[in-house]
Amino acid sequence: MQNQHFIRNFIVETPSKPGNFAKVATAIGMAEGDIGDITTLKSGALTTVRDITITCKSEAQFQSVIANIEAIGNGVKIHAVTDDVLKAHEGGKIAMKSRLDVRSLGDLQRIYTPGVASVCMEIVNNPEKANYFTSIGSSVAIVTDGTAILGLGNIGSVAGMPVMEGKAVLLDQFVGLSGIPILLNTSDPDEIVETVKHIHQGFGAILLEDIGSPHCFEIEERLKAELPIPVMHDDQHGTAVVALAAILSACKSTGVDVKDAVIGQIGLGAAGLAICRMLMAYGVDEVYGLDRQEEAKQRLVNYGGKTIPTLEEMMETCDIIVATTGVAGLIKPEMIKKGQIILALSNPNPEILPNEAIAAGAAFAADGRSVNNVIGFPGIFKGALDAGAKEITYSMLIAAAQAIVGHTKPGELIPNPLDPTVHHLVARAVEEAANKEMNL
Ligand SMILES: NC(=O)C1=CN([C@@H]2O[C@H](COP(=O)(O)OP(=O)(O)OC[C@H]3O[C@@H](n4cnc5c(N)ncnc54)[C@H](O)[C@@H]3O)[C@@H](O)[C@H]2O)C=CC1
Ligand SMILES: CC(=O)C(=O)O
Ligand SMILES: [Mg+2]
Repeated sequence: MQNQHFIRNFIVETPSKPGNFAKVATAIGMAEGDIGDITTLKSGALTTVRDITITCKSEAQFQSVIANIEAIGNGVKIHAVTDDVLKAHEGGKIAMKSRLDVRSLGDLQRIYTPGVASVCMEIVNNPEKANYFTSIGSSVAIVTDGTAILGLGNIGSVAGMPVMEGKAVLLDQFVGLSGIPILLNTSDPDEIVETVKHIHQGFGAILLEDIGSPHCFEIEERLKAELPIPVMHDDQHGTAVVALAAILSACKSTGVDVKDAVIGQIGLGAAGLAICRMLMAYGVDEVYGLDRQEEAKQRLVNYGGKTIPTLEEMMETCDIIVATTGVAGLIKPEMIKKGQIILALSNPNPEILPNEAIAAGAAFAADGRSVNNVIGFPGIFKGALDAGAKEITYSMLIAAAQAIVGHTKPGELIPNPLDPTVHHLVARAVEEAANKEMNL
């Protein structure tokens, strides 16, 4: 796999004299290591110890980084090299926690038996009170069958659990919802639909994640039709919202009306088909799709979209390129046209690195780390649940995209996902759009 990323943390001691850290940074750069976060662990009179996050393309490259740093000498030392990504996952990233303390027998009787029985009966007599007296209304099932985990392919739902836990962390931290991973050991649409139907009543909404195409389309459509709560396949619509937002921001910066732009989508799987559908729903006439599978292209045509036969032709024809193939390095620098906008959204590694695309002449370029559905799905689910919506509609999704654009700084494609305001704004926009629809 090209462009793979390995992340390690280097604990490095340097003499406390100006210029020493610059030597370390140069040594890392000479081995083509990419420096991320730097934390100063100790700043003494004689020496300084820093924790430096370094990304490399291979394990062998880390060995070159180590050799380069060690070659500096003169008191520069590596104390440890740690894998903080693995460390962060030890024991898992989430836990079901109680919101109440049990300190007395009175607490026990209120929280559990016998007190709880009266709450059960409240719900028996008024089923809608379940939303008030339980956590159901703020719980989202994160359902996967493990068939399209990021761009890693069909690695199974247990291997995909770190991704599902990650989504749960984001729901909790950005909008205060509880995400509960549900790992399916079937990818049969009938079985998935039946299973989700049987468990849905414990949740306020269903987030389908990393379910591969084409079965993801049927599963989502059937669940949307058959369940009374919001269902959204995030790889389809969360990604489409964020891609639309990034495209609108890029057009704003370049003074182009998106409806006049020629947009090419490479990869017409879950993410790609939904991006095309979203752009067409937004009113863009010239949306072209490309996929290595005929059936995937046919699906786009069935929705009224157009196709382009080759990658070369697409790169030649389109002003804006979006890629969601899962194939790292698919777009070569020589294919980029001057002034093009390139969104190479595959994770964990993009079709072309943004700096390569910019060096080749692109006006804007981004990868799947920045243009990521994390900007969309927390607020979309929060807004839908706050509105009591039964489904997530196109007008709610477009409202989410517009809220993202409204909060994007001039010259940027997407806001910082760590800015809590963006999730709040998306939630409010989605809630308002839902309310408007429900009151029609
Ligand atoms: N940045 C983001 O927020 C998101 C990124 N993604 C990324 O997008 C990628 C695809 O995800 P999904 O759509 O869920 O997978 P998918 O498996 O449903 O779709 C991939 C599509 O790409 C096509 N494809 C593969 N190689 C190709 C090639 N060389 N030329 C043309 N078409 C090709 C396949 O035939 C398939 O239709 C993954 O890497 C995933 O991480 C997905 C969702 C969100
Ligand atoms: C971000 C995401 O959902 C994916 O890469 O599959
Ligand atoms: Mg995904």
